Formats: sequence, structure tokens, C-alpha cells
Amino acid sequence: AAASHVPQRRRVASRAMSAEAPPGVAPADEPAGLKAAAVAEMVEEATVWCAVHGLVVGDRAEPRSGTVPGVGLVHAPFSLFPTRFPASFWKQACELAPIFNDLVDRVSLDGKFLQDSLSKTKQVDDFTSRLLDIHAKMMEVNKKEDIRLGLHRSDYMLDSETNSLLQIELNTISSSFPGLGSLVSELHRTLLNQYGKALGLDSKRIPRNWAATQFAEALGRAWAEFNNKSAVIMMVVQPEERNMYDQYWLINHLKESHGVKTIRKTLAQVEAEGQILPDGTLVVDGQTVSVVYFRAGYSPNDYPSEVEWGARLLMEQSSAIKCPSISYHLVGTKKIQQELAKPNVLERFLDNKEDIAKLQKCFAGLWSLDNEEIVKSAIEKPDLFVLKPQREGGGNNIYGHDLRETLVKLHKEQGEALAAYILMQRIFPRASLTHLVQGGVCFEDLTISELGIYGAYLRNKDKVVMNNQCGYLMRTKVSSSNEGGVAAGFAVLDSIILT
Ligand SMILES: Nc1ncnc2c1ncn2[C@@H]1O[C@H](COP(=O)(O)OP(=O)(O)O)[C@@H](O)[C@H]1O
Ligand SMILES: N[C@H](CCC(=O)N[C@@H](CS)C(=O)NCCC(=O)O)C(=O)O
Ligand SMILES: [Mg+2]
Repeated sequence: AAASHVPQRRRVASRAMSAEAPPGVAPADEPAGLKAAAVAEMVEEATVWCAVHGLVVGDRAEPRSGTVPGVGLVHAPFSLFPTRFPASFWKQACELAPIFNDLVDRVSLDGKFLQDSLSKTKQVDDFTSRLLDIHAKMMEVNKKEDIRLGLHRSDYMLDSETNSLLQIELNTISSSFPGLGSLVSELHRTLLNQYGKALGLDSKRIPRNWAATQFAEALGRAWAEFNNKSAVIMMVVQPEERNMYDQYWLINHLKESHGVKTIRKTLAQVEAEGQILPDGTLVVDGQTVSVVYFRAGYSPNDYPSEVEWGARLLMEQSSAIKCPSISYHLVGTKKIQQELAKPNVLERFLDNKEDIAKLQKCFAGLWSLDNEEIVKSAIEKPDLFVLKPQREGGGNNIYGHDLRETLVKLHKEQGEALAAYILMQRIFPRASLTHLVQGGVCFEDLTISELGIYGAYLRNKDKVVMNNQCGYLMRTKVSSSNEGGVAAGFAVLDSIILT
């Protein structure tokens, strides 16, 4: 997001800029304990590090940056230093990963629970309705997914009001940034190895981040379970993808460390080039597909025509391992997040009482709009809530004044439209002053952060081949911005230093 829209954001002099602040921008305060010249030196080191280590994204300014690899790259937006994070909450977040992995798998097997929980949403939300149709078709033919691969990211914020770690959402499709997120941790370790003393920050307190290698490991192990040496992995991508380098990091690890070939295809290409053999094998562009790894297909924008829906159905009907399957995809909807937070629901899927308690401890308030009392208090105090449609990818939530307006309108209509949304308690992380680097320039701003923990789950019939936490993503955004999202342009990539 261009700095211009954030008036209070201040530029910190960087070598790229003359010492005096440009016209119209107040000269930044000296960063805590740091001279502007020292910051400029670190910014230069960091941006060079990004370029030579592939911590890069496509540059909006270059029209071909989302389609032609190697053209129009810019360093990924990042924070100059890691954000402090209490070790106790880090440990709690990591422990939750395998439990959430197990929960997703158990819930995915209860097709009736998924259909029933989403039945009212189905009436008013076409996108979710189409996903449910595909799921229903699989149930009709009793389709079994013996081999199941989940590559999830559970996102949390530290709520300063209650001093607790609360889950924002669980992503079960296209959990992005395992590649770039890992690199930011390495960037910060490198910077603190050199400047840590002056800053009083110990690089060894930055947790190692294996997200990229472990996601590649999970994909490689799934390919092995499919047990066809000539098969490829297929990554389903959007026609334009400025985050392609995050995806290529996984493709590269798969080739270098697992000897597995990956092809990248859009949904339209899958429909045009794909077919299912009599034995169920998915063949695309003449190649047998072992694993379908979705990095698209999570948003209505990915289905501009019936062609894309045809592709989604074709893949679902095949024997390829879908990551995620349609069931895993539905488990990750916000409506299911809200249903699982109801009393006595987790007990239907998990046996271990301690695990159930650990999950419930990180649940924020989550309600359907049937709850009149909550809707009333949300209309009275809209800033204490977030209104969420069943959408992924950032930029879809409703806050504050708009939240009140929407609820008043929906309430008056008393129609089924209420079922398209869930209401969530708004979480208030403590803000801190951060150096953000975008487009080679360093800004100082008040920010809040969101910690995503990656989890990988691989099962073949009764054998759980993998179930672990693998790395993390820290995203930091200006505290005045309601929405988040690096791809959406609101947040920068960060890492954590344990306190
Ligand atoms: N309960 C909440 N409290 C505070 N901020 C929230 C809350 N829920 C979402 N957000 C903000 O909105 C962003 C997007 O919400 P999220 O539920 O992650 O939707 P999406 O699936 O589009 O990423 C989050 O990254 C976070 O910045
Ligand atoms: N362009 C696609 C982006 C895929 C995407 O938006 N994924 C959602 C979960 S569904 C997500 O992880 N959002 C957090 C990352 C952010 O802050 O931008 C990709 O990279 O493959
Ligand atoms: Mg999100």
C-alpha cells in the first residue's frame, strides 16, 4: 500500500534518500537508540539480502510481473526487525498445530455435519453453495479419499484486553507464504548477527522457520504415498500471480530435495487439458497427477465461468490427492469455525479432554446472526466485533460503522441473508513502533501483528504419516488498518523474537 494513504506514517532517512526529510514529510524521530544513518545502512543490507535470497514478489508497476517469472521483481515488504513475542504464547500456538490438524481430518469425515452446518448459508451464498454441491456429489458416490494431505495455517493475535492468544481463523486452502515467511526469519537472524549487540537483541531468540522445507516434505511424502514414480504434483494457480516466488520456493525444494516435478496450471487449463482415466487417474497435459495443491480456488474470483467449476469437479472426482479435498476446504470456512466453537461440538470429533480444552482456550467469541442478543450488542458497540462473510483471501470483512449498517439492514429484512455471515469478537493486540520497508524505503509506524502457525497433516488410510507444526508466518500491519493481508497490500512480512 503506498505510504501516501497513511498520513501519520513517517519516513526514516535511508541511504537512498538525502538526509533531510523530503518536502511534506516530517523528519522521523530518531529510531529508539538508533541513528538514522545506522537504520539506512541496515535497510540497504536487508534489501540487498532480499534480492540475493529470493525474498521477492512481483511489482505491481510491471504489467508482466504476475505472468512472466523473473520480470518485474521487487523485494517483499518486510519489517526491519523481528517483533517481540512472549515465549509462553509461542509454545501454546505451536502445541495447537497437531491438534487442529487432527480436528480438520475428523470433521472432514462427517459429511452430514458439514452439509447441515452450511445448509442455511447455502441458501444465500452462491460460492459456498457450489462448493457444497461438489461435496454432495462426492457423498452420493461415496467417494473415499484414502490419502489425505492438509497444509494449514492457523492465525492468531495476542489480545491485550484479556492477555490471551486468540485464533483469528484456520486456513485449510492456499495457506500462503511458507516460502517467503521462512526467509524473513533468516533475514532477521542475519541482521541481528551483525547488529544485535547494538540493539540488545539476540538472533538466537528468533525461532528457526522450516515452513518451506516442511511443506515441501509433506508434498513429497504425499507423492511417495501415491506410489507412481512418473507422476507429477500439480499446483493450481491464478492466471496472474505476483506471489509466484513463494510458490516457486516449494517447487524448487520438491525438485532439489525430493526429485519430484511440479506443473503449474490454472483452473481453465485443467479443464482444457485434463481427463480422468477409467481407473480414476487424473491426467493433465499428458501427465499423471499424484497431488493437486491448490494455490487458487478459494475465492469466487477464481471461478469466472462454468469452466473453472468443471475443473474443480474433475479433480475432486479423480484419485489424485487433493490438498485440500473439498471436505478439507469446507472445514476451513468461517461458518464451520463458528459452529466448532459451540459448546459440546468439539467433543463429537476429539476424545482427548485436554486437547479440547486447549482448543477452546484460543477461541474468541464467535456467533451466528441468529443470536439476537449478540446482534443487538454489535449494533450498539460495532467496534467490538468483526462481521465476516464466507470468504478467504483478505479484504472481505466488515467493521465499525459499516458493520452496524449491515446488521441493521439484515435485521430489518429478517431474511435468510443473515446466514451468509458470522459475527466475531474483535481482538485488540497491543500496538508497537515498527520500521517497515517497502519499495526500498523505510517507514516508522505504529503496528499490530498476527502470528500464523503452519501445520502439515498426511494420512494414508489408518496410517498418520505426518502430523506436525512446521514453521510460522508473522504479518505486521499499521494499527489503523482493519484488514490485514500482505498480498492485499495492508501488511508486511515479519518474524518473531522470543521474550
Ligand atoms: N476477530 C478479529 N479481530 C481483529 N482483527 C481481525 C479479526 N478477524 C479478522 N481480523 C483482521 O482481518 C484480517 C482478515 O480476516 P480473516 O478472518 O483472516 O479473513 P481472510 O480469510 O480473508 O484472511 C485478519 O488478517 C486480521 O487482520
Ligand atoms: N496469491 C495466493 C494468495 C492465497 C491467499 O490469499 N491465501 C490466504 C488464505 S486463503 C492467505 O494465506 N492469506 C494470508 C497471506 C496474506 O496476508 O496475503 C497465493 O499466494 O497462493
Ligand atoms: Mg486470514
